[in-house]
Amino acid sequence: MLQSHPRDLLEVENLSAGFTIDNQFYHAIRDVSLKVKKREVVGVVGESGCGKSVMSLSIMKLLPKENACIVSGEIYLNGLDLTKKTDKQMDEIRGKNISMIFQEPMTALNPVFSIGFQLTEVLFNHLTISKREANERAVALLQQVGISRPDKVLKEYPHQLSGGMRQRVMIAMAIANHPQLLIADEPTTALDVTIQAQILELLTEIQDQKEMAILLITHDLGVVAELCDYVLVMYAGEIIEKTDVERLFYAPKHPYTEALLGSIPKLEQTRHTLDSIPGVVPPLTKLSDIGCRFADRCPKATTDCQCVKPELKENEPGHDVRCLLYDTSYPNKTRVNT
Ligand SMILES: Nc1ncnc2c1ncn2[C@@H]1O[C@H](COP(=O)(O)OP(=O)(O)OP(=O)(O)O)[C@@H](O)[C@H]1O
Repeated sequence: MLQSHPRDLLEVENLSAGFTIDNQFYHAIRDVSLKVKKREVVGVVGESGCGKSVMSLSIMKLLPKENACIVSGEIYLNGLDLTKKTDKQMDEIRGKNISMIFQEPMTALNPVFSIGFQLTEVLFNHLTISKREANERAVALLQQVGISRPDKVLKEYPHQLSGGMRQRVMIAMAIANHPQLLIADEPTTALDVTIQAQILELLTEIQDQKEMAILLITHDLGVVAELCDYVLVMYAGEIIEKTDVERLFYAPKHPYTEALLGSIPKLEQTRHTLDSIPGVVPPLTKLSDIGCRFADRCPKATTDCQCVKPELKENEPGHDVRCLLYDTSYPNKTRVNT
């Protein structure tokens, strides 16, 4: 009899998803595979438009129904394939087993309800508890996320709070039912630098206390270096490199990763953005399956890179890269971009 192998907390296998635009379907992510182990922090980096949010919304099964869908692949959370779950089953799973926080909490919080109402709703969704107990838990949750006057904040509305406070509330809502996995999509991008540092510290503390895993989507390589155990680099809807954080920073392989690392500002600058690589990620209506998607911007591109699609291959144990430069099937390399 075939034995199924024990799965990691999250296993995504060959996930492809995209959008219908003007009656034509376009892939926004293609063949994305990743694993997140219990208590691990996995970072996903890449420039704007490379598919990070589409990937996380696909995992949560929150892609907009009117024009988006998952076309293929599997998403196993604790061995259960989420792609086979109904909307009702997903409502049970979201918040309880897997939660998400977003870049701009104002879009996730409902402006017409008080913080107390929204936080206790999250508890009622998964627990049978009295109103009084829910209130007590809400107070404790706000304290856990560093809100010093929880009783006052529970009575307030989202617009009355600062950006940092709103993100703390979102984190409280996300951890209310003790999920094993938190997807944090650019959780600090909308905040100023000092508040960013506080929120990241809070996330680290909570991750440690709750023994929770985090899939952290970010533009910020400084955040990756500080928080992550393992990193996936995405470009134009595909994973182009994946490895542990030390190897990514000290021995990157893909020219795109090298360029990202090269774009980190030095000492005097505090923000690390990824905007100094010439050119942009192509829009999904222009993504080609001929050749490497980074070839046009790649300083090391060869003639093969223009016409042969590279596969994501293990280059050394624990280090996968999607680049013909590391593919021994293509030994004759003539540079085209010099
Ligand atoms: N609702 C939508 N309809 C059509 N195309 C979309 C939609 N949402 C995203 N896209 C496209 O899908 C591609 C991937 O977008 P995605 O938001 O996942 O990128 P990202 O890496 O998260 O970028 P950012 O860092 O700016 O959030 C982009 O080309 C984007 O324009």
